Amino acid sequence: MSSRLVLVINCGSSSIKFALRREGDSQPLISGLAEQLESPSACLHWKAGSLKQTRELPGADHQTALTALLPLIGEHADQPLSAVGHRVVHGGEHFTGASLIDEQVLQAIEASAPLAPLHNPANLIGIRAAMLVFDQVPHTAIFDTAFHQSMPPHAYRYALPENLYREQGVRRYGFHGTSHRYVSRQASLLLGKPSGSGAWLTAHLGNGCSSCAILDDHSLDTSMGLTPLEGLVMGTRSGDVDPNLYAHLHRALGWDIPRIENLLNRESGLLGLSGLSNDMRTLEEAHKQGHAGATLAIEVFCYRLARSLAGLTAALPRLDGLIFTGGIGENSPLIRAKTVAHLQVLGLSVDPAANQQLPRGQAGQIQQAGSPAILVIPTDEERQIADESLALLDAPGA
Ligand SMILES: Nc1ncnc2c1ncn2[C@@H]1O[C@H](COP(=O)(O)OP(=O)(O)O)[C@@H](O)[C@H]1O
Ligand SMILES: CC(=O)OP(=O)(O)O
Ligand SMILES: [Mg+2]
Repeated sequence: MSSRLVLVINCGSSSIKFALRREGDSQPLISGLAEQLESPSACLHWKAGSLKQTRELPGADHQTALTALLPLIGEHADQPLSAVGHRVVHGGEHFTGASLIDEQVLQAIEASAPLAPLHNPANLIGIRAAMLVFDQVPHTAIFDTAFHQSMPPHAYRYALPENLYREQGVRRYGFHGTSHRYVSRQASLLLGKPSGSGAWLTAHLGNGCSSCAILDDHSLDTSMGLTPLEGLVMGTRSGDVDPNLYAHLHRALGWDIPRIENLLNRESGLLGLSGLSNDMRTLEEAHKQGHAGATLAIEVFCYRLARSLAGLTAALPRLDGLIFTGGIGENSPLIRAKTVAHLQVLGLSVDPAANQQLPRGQAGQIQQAGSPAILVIPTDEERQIADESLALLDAPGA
């Protein structure tokens, strides 16, 4: 069988990532990012081999950006596509693995949209636009939630009346599953274990952030919940707050639900704490210059992450390694060092030189002798989505 081509589309809340991958290749034929959508500075970047290009798309929304980027795929595909794989953030309890997209699957994704309002509607735009252009190709949905469907009830149930779970699906789902699965598999290979085996804590630290406890390729618990707001401090999301905050802000300030939702999802996290930016690079620079808000945001981010990781050890029989990934986890020695400094009780300790000197974009180990492994592993959600899409096509009955 000749190597197949898969297009992967990851439509986020304000960005679209894409990659055209040939089965078995380590690098995509073309990959890119349309970012800052719906703003005057919206633009499209792409990379094919060593050639990098950018096109400004002022004011472009998801649909306009897709119209601009999909023809690039045709230019770089030297054979027909075998599949188009889509990242879908919320799949509820319907999906425990990859699914071929049909009308029923589209309806199920739509039904989960209220639980991921920043993500699922954008995912649907990407799917519909790509289905129009590539109408003869199977389209697959790879859900962030699917990997976490292995969590036991004591991890996924909230302490709420049963009927809210049975009738409304109120439970913890977890997200970023594609990334948590990918980096834990890579970690087992890096440490010479059979693929997928091992007991891991993973920290996916991008714009959205989540942590996860994984045993032998199964998620046992994770920091995100019903929606991608629960858990860690993120770029603009608060993570955990006292649930009574809603009532308090309503009574004290007269705020309604949309106002409070906006506060917690778009005005909080690193941005809210620092009063400066949601971007960790900006905060690290400001911290070096003595900006008190930036310093506080970094300290809260690392402490809350460490607290979450320590809590997740309750799900594991032992610890084979802690894995950092995502834009912050892969690139920030400061955040890794500050987080691990709170985890001495687990015997974890970072080697300062290894941590500083690890080349950006490379996987490696940064622990001191005697500490459990601490790994930095670049995530590749697009690669995992391409692999899972092809595996689905190869599955009996597909
Ligand atoms: N060199 C760096 N040092 C610190 N943070 C970084 C660095 N490079 C990227 N980041 C941070 O990574 C975050 C974005 O992560 P990324 O994984 O690209 O996001 P997304 O969730 O959109 O995929 C931003 O906060 C950004 O500042
Ligand atoms: C689920 C989630 O938070 O995704 P992202 O990090 O892409 O915002
Ligand atoms: Mg990323």
